[in-house]
Amino acid sequence: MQLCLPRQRRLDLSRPVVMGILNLTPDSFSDGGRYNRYDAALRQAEQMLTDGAVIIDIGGESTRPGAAAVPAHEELARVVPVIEALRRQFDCVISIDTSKAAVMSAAVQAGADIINDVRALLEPGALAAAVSAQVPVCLMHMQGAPRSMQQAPQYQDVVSEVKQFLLERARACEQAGIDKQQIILDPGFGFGKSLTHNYVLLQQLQQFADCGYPLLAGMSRKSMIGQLLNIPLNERLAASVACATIAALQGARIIRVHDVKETVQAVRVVTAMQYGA
Ligand SMILES: Cn1c(SCC(=O)Nc2ccccc2)nc2c(=O)[nH]c(N)nc21
Repeated sequence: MQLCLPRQRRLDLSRPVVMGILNLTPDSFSDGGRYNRYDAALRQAEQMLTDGAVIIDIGGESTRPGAAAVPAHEELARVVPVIEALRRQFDCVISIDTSKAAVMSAAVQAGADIINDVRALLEPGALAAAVSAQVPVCLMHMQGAPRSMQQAPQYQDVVSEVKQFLLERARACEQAGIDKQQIILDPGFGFGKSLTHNYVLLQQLQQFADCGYPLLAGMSRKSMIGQLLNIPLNERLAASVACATIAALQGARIIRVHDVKETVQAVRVVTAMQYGA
Protein backbone atom coordinates (compact mmCIF):
# COMPACT_ATOMS: atom_id res chain seq x y z
CA MET A 1 0.00 0.00 0.00
CA GLN A 2 1.98 2.98 -1.33
CA LEU A 3 1.03 6.47 -2.54
CA CYS A 4 2.96 8.00 -5.46
CA LEU A 5 3.91 11.60 -4.63
CA PRO A 6 5.34 14.35 -6.89
CA ARG A 7 9.08 14.46 -7.52
CA GLN A 8 9.28 10.61 -7.61
CA ARG A 9 8.71 10.30 -3.82
CA ARG A 10 6.48 7.62 -2.30
CA LEU A 11 4.55 7.28 0.95
CA ASP A 12 4.51 3.75 2.40
CA LEU A 13 1.17 3.08 4.11
CA SER A 14 1.80 -0.54 5.10
CA ARG A 15 1.83 0.83 8.67
CA PRO A 16 -0.32 3.71 10.06
CA VAL A 17 1.20 7.20 9.91
CA VAL A 18 0.29 10.36 11.81
CA MET A 19 -0.93 13.50 10.01
CA GLY A 20 -0.38 16.71 11.99
CA ILE A 21 -3.02 19.45 11.71
CA LEU A 22 -1.73 22.92 10.71
CA ASN A 23 -4.70 25.29 10.84
CA LEU A 24 -3.91 28.62 9.15
CA THR A 25 -7.22 30.37 9.84
CA PRO A 26 -6.74 33.66 11.80
CA ASP A 27 -8.84 32.37 14.73
CA SER A 28 -6.35 29.54 15.24
CA PHE A 29 -3.50 31.92 16.05
CA SER A 30 -4.37 34.25 18.89
CA ASP A 31 -1.83 37.05 18.48
CA GLY A 32 -0.50 39.27 15.74
CA GLY A 33 -0.99 39.75 12.05
CA ARG A 34 -0.18 37.69 8.99
CA TYR A 35 3.57 37.44 9.55
CA ASN A 36 3.20 36.31 13.17
CA ARG A 37 0.75 33.64 12.04
CA TYR A 38 3.15 32.53 9.29
CA ASP A 39 6.07 32.33 11.71
CA ALA A 40 4.05 30.53 14.37
CA ALA A 41 2.79 28.07 11.75
CA LEU A 42 6.31 27.14 10.65
CA ARG A 43 7.36 26.63 14.27
CA GLN A 44 4.30 24.45 14.88
CA ALA A 45 4.98 22.41 11.74
CA GLU A 46 8.60 21.88 12.76
CA GLN A 47 7.52 20.71 16.20
CA MET A 48 5.01 18.22 14.72
CA LEU A 49 7.70 16.81 12.42
CA THR A 50 10.12 16.51 15.33
CA ASP A 51 7.35 14.69 17.24
CA GLY A 52 6.98 12.14 14.42
CA ALA A 53 4.29 13.46 12.09
CA VAL A 54 4.76 12.08 8.55
CA ILE A 55 2.18 14.35 6.87
CA ILE A 56 1.37 18.00 7.63
CA ASP A 57 -2.26 18.88 6.75
CA ILE A 58 -2.51 22.57 5.87
CA GLY A 59 -5.92 24.27 5.92
CA GLY A 60 -6.79 27.89 5.17
CA GLU A 61 -10.57 27.77 5.66
CA SER A 62 -12.34 26.56 8.80
CA THR A 63 -15.09 23.98 8.29
CA ARG A 64 -16.53 24.50 11.75
CA PRO A 65 -20.34 24.85 11.69
CA GLY A 66 -21.10 28.54 11.20
CA ALA A 67 -17.61 29.54 10.02
CA ALA A 68 -17.55 32.30 7.43
CA ALA A 69 -16.72 31.35 3.83
CA VAL A 70 -13.21 32.38 2.72
CA PRO A 71 -12.57 33.63 -0.86
CA ALA A 72 -10.00 31.67 -2.89
CA HIS A 73 -7.49 34.56 -2.97
CA GLU A 74 -7.50 34.80 0.84
CA GLU A 75 -7.22 31.03 1.27
CA LEU A 76 -4.29 31.04 -1.15
CA ALA A 77 -2.59 33.95 0.65
CA ARG A 78 -2.73 31.89 3.84
CA VAL A 79 -1.57 28.50 2.57
CA VAL A 80 0.86 29.06 -0.36
CA PRO A 81 3.63 30.86 1.59
CA VAL A 82 3.59 28.16 4.28
CA ILE A 83 3.63 25.32 1.73
CA GLU A 84 6.59 26.94 -0.07
CA ALA A 85 8.49 27.41 3.21
CA LEU A 86 7.81 23.83 4.37
CA ARG A 87 8.89 22.52 0.96
CA ARG A 88 12.18 24.47 1.23
CA GLN A 89 12.98 23.59 4.85
CA PHE A 90 11.72 20.04 5.48
CA ASP A 91 11.51 16.65 3.78
CA CYS A 92 7.90 16.03 4.76
CA VAL A 93 4.64 15.10 3.04
CA ILE A 94 2.26 18.04 2.74
CA SER A 95 -1.51 17.71 2.28
CA ILE A 96 -3.71 20.66 1.34
CA ASP A 97 -7.08 20.75 3.11
CA THR A 98 -9.32 22.53 0.60
CA SER A 99 -12.45 22.06 -1.53
CA LYS A 100 -11.64 24.80 -4.08
CA ALA A 101 -10.20 23.84 -7.47
CA ALA A 102 -8.03 26.97 -7.68
CA VAL A 103 -6.52 26.33 -4.25
CA MET A 104 -5.83 22.66 -5.09
CA SER A 105 -3.94 23.61 -8.27
CA ALA A 106 -1.91 26.43 -6.70
CA ALA A 107 -1.13 24.43 -3.56
CA VAL A 108 0.19 21.45 -5.56
CA GLN A 109 2.15 23.89 -7.76
CA ALA A 110 3.66 25.34 -4.56
CA GLY A 111 4.68 21.89 -3.31
CA ALA A 112 1.68 20.11 -1.74
CA ASP A 113 1.73 16.31 -2.22
CA ILE A 114 -1.84 15.24 -1.36
CA ILE A 115 -5.27 16.87 -1.79
CA ASN A 116 -7.47 16.46 1.30
CA ASP A 117 -11.03 17.47 0.37
CA VAL A 118 -13.80 17.28 3.00
CA ARG A 119 -16.26 17.69 0.09
CA ALA A 120 -14.92 14.67 -1.86
CA LEU A 121 -14.17 16.73 -5.03
CA LEU A 122 -17.86 17.66 -5.51
CA GLU A 123 -17.31 21.42 -5.84
CA PRO A 124 -17.21 22.88 -9.38
CA GLY A 125 -13.92 22.10 -11.13
CA ALA A 126 -12.49 20.20 -8.15
CA LEU A 127 -12.40 16.75 -9.78
CA ALA A 128 -10.73 18.12 -12.94
CA ALA A 129 -8.21 20.02 -10.82
CA ALA A 130 -7.38 16.88 -8.85
CA VAL A 131 -6.95 14.84 -12.07
CA SER A 132 -4.61 17.51 -13.47
CA ALA A 133 -2.66 17.75 -10.23
CA GLN A 134 -1.72 14.05 -10.46
CA VAL A 135 -1.43 13.64 -6.67
CA PRO A 136 -3.18 11.33 -4.19
CA VAL A 137 -6.59 12.54 -3.01
CA CYS A 138 -8.48 11.93 0.22
CA LEU A 139 -12.26 11.68 -0.29
CA MET A 140 -14.23 12.41 2.88
CA HIS A 141 -17.95 11.96 3.59
CA MET A 142 -20.00 14.95 4.78
CA GLN A 143 -23.80 15.03 5.07
CA GLY A 144 -25.05 18.52 4.16
CA ALA A 145 -22.82 21.60 4.53
CA PRO A 146 -20.76 22.88 7.51
CA ARG A 147 -23.29 25.59 8.36
CA SER A 148 -26.22 23.19 8.76
CA MET A 149 -24.77 19.66 8.92
CA GLN A 150 -25.14 19.24 12.68
CA GLN A 151 -28.74 20.42 12.97
CA ALA A 152 -30.40 17.03 12.36
CA PRO A 153 -28.12 14.36 10.84
CA GLN A 154 -30.29 11.48 9.55
CA TYR A 155 -29.34 7.99 8.27
CA GLN A 156 -31.17 4.70 7.74
CA ASP A 157 -27.84 2.91 8.21
CA VAL A 158 -24.92 5.29 8.72
CA VAL A 159 -22.19 2.74 7.92
CA SER A 160 -23.65 1.50 4.63
CA GLU A 161 -24.69 4.99 3.48
CA VAL A 162 -21.28 6.52 4.21
CA LYS A 163 -19.49 3.54 2.64
CA GLN A 164 -21.70 3.71 -0.48
CA PHE A 165 -21.01 7.44 -0.89
CA LEU A 166 -17.24 6.95 -0.59
CA LEU A 167 -17.16 4.06 -3.08
CA GLU A 168 -19.27 6.08 -5.54
CA ARG A 169 -16.90 9.03 -5.25
CA ALA A 170 -13.89 6.75 -5.65
CA ARG A 171 -15.43 5.26 -8.82
CA ALA A 172 -16.09 8.76 -10.21
CA CYS A 173 -12.46 9.69 -9.55
CA GLU A 174 -11.16 6.52 -11.21
CA GLN A 175 -13.38 7.12 -14.26
CA ALA A 176 -12.06 10.69 -14.44
CA GLY A 177 -8.48 9.40 -14.54
CA ILE A 178 -7.27 9.21 -10.94
CA ASP A 179 -5.39 5.97 -10.27
CA LYS A 180 -7.14 3.66 -7.74
CA GLN A 181 -3.87 3.44 -5.74
CA GLN A 182 -3.97 7.24 -5.31
CA ILE A 183 -7.36 7.35 -3.56
CA ILE A 184 -7.76 7.56 0.24
CA LEU A 185 -11.19 7.22 1.90
CA ASP A 186 -12.46 8.87 5.09
CA PRO A 187 -15.87 8.57 6.87
CA GLY A 188 -15.70 12.19 8.05
CA PHE A 189 -16.19 12.01 11.81
CA GLY A 190 -18.27 14.97 12.96
CA PHE A 191 -19.38 16.07 9.49
CA GLY A 192 -23.16 15.60 9.57
CA LYS A 193 -23.16 12.90 12.24
CA SER A 194 -24.79 12.66 15.68
CA LEU A 195 -22.81 11.41 18.66
CA THR A 196 -24.26 7.93 18.11
CA HIS A 197 -23.51 8.00 14.38
CA ASN A 198 -19.86 8.83 15.15
CA TYR A 199 -19.45 5.93 17.56
CA VAL A 200 -21.17 3.45 15.25
CA LEU A 201 -18.72 4.54 12.51
CA LEU A 202 -15.83 4.10 14.93
CA GLN A 203 -17.10 0.67 16.02
CA GLN A 204 -17.41 -0.45 12.36
CA LEU A 205 -14.29 1.29 11.07
CA GLN A 206 -12.72 -2.02 9.97
CA GLN A 207 -15.39 -2.21 7.24
CA PHE A 208 -14.00 0.99 5.72
CA ALA A 209 -10.41 -0.22 6.02
CA ASP A 210 -11.45 -3.38 4.13
CA CYS A 211 -12.78 -1.45 1.07
CA GLY A 212 -9.45 -1.68 -0.79
CA TYR A 213 -8.32 1.92 -0.21
CA PRO A 214 -6.14 3.40 2.55
CA LEU A 215 -8.33 4.84 5.30
CA LEU A 216 -7.89 8.24 6.96
CA ALA A 217 -9.50 8.90 10.36
CA GLY A 218 -9.80 12.31 12.02
CA MET A 219 -11.38 12.46 15.48
CA SER A 220 -8.83 14.60 17.33
CA ARG A 221 -10.44 16.90 19.90
CA LYS A 222 -13.80 16.76 18.06
CA SER A 223 -17.28 17.13 19.54
CA MET A 224 -17.69 13.32 19.57
CA ILE A 225 -15.26 13.58 22.49
CA GLY A 226 -16.43 16.95 23.86
CA GLN A 227 -20.12 15.99 23.92
CA LEU A 228 -19.36 12.55 25.43
CA LEU A 229 -17.18 13.81 28.25
CA ASN A 230 -18.34 17.44 28.58
CA ILE A 231 -14.78 18.73 28.53
CA PRO A 232 -13.26 21.72 26.71
CA LEU A 233 -10.95 21.52 23.69
CA ASN A 234 -7.77 21.64 25.75
CA GLU A 235 -8.73 18.64 27.90
CA ARG A 236 -9.42 16.17 25.07
CA LEU A 237 -5.94 14.63 24.70
CA ALA A 238 -6.50 11.25 26.39
CA ALA A 239 -9.77 10.55 24.59
CA SER A 240 -8.27 11.72 21.28
CA VAL A 241 -5.40 9.26 21.72
CA ALA A 242 -7.95 6.55 22.55
CA CYS A 243 -9.78 7.31 19.28
CA ALA A 244 -6.51 7.20 17.34
CA THR A 245 -5.57 3.87 18.94
CA ILE A 246 -8.96 2.32 18.12
CA ALA A 247 -8.69 3.57 14.54
CA ALA A 248 -5.19 2.17 14.08
CA LEU A 249 -6.27 -1.17 15.57
CA GLN A 250 -9.00 -1.36 12.90
CA GLY A 251 -6.71 -0.65 9.98
CA ALA A 252 -6.74 3.14 9.55
CA ARG A 253 -3.49 4.13 7.82
CA ILE A 254 -3.53 7.92 8.25
CA ILE A 255 -4.51 9.38 11.63
CA ARG A 256 -5.22 13.15 11.55
CA VAL A 257 -4.45 14.77 14.92
CA HIS A 258 -3.48 17.93 16.82
CA ASP A 259 -1.43 16.09 19.47
CA VAL A 260 1.26 14.46 17.37
CA LYS A 261 3.77 13.33 20.00
CA GLU A 262 1.27 11.36 22.10
CA THR A 263 -0.48 9.88 19.06
CA VAL A 264 2.82 8.72 17.52
CA GLN A 265 3.60 6.90 20.78
CA ALA A 266 0.19 5.21 20.88
CA VAL A 267 0.33 4.19 17.20
CA ARG A 268 3.83 2.76 17.76
CA VAL A 269 2.36 0.47 20.47
CA VAL A 270 -0.35 -0.68 18.06
CA THR A 271 2.14 -1.47 15.28
CA ALA A 272 4.44 -3.30 17.74
CA MET A 273 1.49 -5.50 18.72
CA GLN A 274 0.33 -6.01 15.10
CA TYR A 275 3.71 -6.43 13.34
CA GLY A 276 6.28 -7.01 16.08
CA ALA A 277 8.23 -4.64 18.35
C1 LIG B 1 -9.90 19.13 7.30
N1 LIG B 1 -10.51 18.10 8.17
C2 LIG B 1 -11.16 18.27 9.34
S1 LIG B 1 -11.43 19.85 10.02
C3 LIG B 1 -12.57 19.55 11.28
C4 LIG B 1 -11.96 19.51 12.65
O1 LIG B 1 -10.83 19.12 12.84
N2 LIG B 1 -12.80 19.96 13.58
C5 LIG B 1 -12.55 20.07 14.91
C6 LIG B 1 -11.26 20.04 15.45
C7 LIG B 1 -11.10 20.20 16.81
C8 LIG B 1 -12.20 20.38 17.64
C9 LIG B 1 -13.48 20.40 17.09
C10 LIG B 1 -13.65 20.24 15.74
N3 LIG B 1 -11.59 17.12 9.87
C11 LIG B 1 -11.19 16.14 8.97
C12 LIG B 1 -11.37 14.72 8.93
O2 LIG B 1 -11.97 14.09 9.82
N4 LIG B 1 -10.85 14.08 7.83
C13 LIG B 1 -10.19 14.76 6.84
N5 LIG B 1 -9.74 14.05 5.79
N6 LIG B 1 -10.00 16.10 6.86
C14 LIG B 1 -10.51 16.77 7.92
